[in-house]
Amino acid sequence: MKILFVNEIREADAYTILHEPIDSIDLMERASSAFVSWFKENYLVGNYKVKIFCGLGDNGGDGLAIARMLHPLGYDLEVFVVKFSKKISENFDQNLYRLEKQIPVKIIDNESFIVNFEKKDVIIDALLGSGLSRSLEGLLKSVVEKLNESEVPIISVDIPSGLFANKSNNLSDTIIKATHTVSFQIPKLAFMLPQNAEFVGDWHIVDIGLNEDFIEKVTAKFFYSTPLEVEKLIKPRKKFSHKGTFGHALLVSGSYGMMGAAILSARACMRSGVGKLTVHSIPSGLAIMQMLLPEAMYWETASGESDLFISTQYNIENIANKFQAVGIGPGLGVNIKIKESIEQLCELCAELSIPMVIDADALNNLSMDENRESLSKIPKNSILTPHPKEFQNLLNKSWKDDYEKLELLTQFAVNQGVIVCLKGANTAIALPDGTIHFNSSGNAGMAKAGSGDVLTGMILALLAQGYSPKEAAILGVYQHGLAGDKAAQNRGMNNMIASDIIENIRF
Ligand SMILES: NC(=O)C1=CN([C@@H]2O[C@H](COP(=O)(O)OP(=O)(O)OC[C@H]3O[C@@H](n4cnc5c(N)ncnc54)[C@H](O)[C@@H]3O)[C@@H](O)[C@H]2O)[C@H](O)CC1
Ligand SMILES: [K+]
Repeated sequence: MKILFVNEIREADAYTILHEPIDSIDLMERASSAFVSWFKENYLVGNYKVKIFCGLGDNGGDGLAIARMLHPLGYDLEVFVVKFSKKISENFDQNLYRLEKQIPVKIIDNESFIVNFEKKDVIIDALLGSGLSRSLEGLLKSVVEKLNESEVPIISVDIPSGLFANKSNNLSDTIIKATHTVSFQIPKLAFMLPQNAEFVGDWHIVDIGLNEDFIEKVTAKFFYSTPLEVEKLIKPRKKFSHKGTFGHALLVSGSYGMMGAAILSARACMRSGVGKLTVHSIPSGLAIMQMLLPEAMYWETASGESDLFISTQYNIENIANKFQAVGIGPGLGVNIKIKESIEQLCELCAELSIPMVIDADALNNLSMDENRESLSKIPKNSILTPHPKEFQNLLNKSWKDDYEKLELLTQFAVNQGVIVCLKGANTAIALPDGTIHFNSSGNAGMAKAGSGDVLTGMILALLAQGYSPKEAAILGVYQHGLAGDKAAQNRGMNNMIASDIIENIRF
């Protein structure tokens, strides 16, 4: 699903009005009715007193139309119009006329207004939508502050009032803190970013029938991967297949005291459809792996180098025609000799065109040099799975806000010619073509040690089965999140551990 910028949404709006054709006021009617469908399912009539706060533009117009539609359903309603300017939109004007035939509207035109909130209240925020042009001040700011202090649920229409849809707010800005945001057809970039979580709340998309041909033609930079889109990527297992059909994966992982990372990664790999898996790790890890995961084969590093992961055993003979994909990183440790092993494997994979997924300590090792020259060893189209700290390490710099983070992410993926899955809520998957795909699954219960190791194993399995790196990244991240969601359902977010994610992998 495409994430469009405000000007593109406006164009989609205008195109729909012209080509469907439909009057602008009727498109607003459709949008408001879509909001009402969501609202009446989630805030049952009789249980709530609804207070609707409307601005003077089309977002305010939506609020008035919503009030008119909720009234005959039996909702206890109070409608407030905040007169923050002299300018009103035509659709607002018309909807005010329509509503006032049914119920009276209260005007808020100065900062000394008082609204008393009760426990049963729910607020609908229709002050400002995508038309926001500057930070809130004066009357609007004071209304939003009072709504935020009310301690009752706030449902924002299209976007929380005061939040920019596709650029950063100032830290000091006053913005509605919504419980839910019900947005029209197209998700906004702001919803994807951690810095906006406290304003957006849970967000939902409702369809308002904007012209699909128009949306199809827009070249988007940002995408939101919906479950339906991602599930289409899954390749069915053919009847006449054998383990060779599904590839042989090589996982380079683990060190003394960190064999758990290798086991989690390896088990997740075997649970994600791969034909065969070989784990390459330290001699003292052999018994652990063979006992805990008898399905995997073990290739031990040469002994004698204490228990550090050091391998100088990579050559064409033992890699070419043997492995269809290589995963490297979880639990390796950081050390100059480990770095050399990683570089050697990267160079070999580049030469043999074996797809790679590179994670955790492999990334930390490759970030070791002051000038980051090791990064040039990473084969093109590799999948990198850093968490934010590891990504800062790769860049050797930080970012001032989430928008700058996305810019740096795009630049890195394009310049290095790699796929970067920047992990977090709505993991951002940056492709070498300059696009970013946000993931739609997962939960905060996954923010625990071992979750990342599981993801590496899953992506490795998909690469070995012949999924393209783009497919493996998008599908792997999604299925990882989905398994995490099922684990949270079964065990609870606080209580689930990375092994529970593995137990819930199913696709
Ligand atoms: N295609 C769609 O998705 C549809 C969207 N609808 C709704 O329309 C709004 C956008 O409406 P618009 O009139 O363009 O803007 P706003 O209502 O957000 O703002 C009105 C007006 O206010 C002024 N303004 C902006 N920022 C400030 C500020 N900080 N202080 C004071 N005044 C400000 C500015 O002049 C704005 O133009 C969209 O979100 C949807 O809710 C349609 O209903 C259906 C189609
Ligand atoms: K709003």
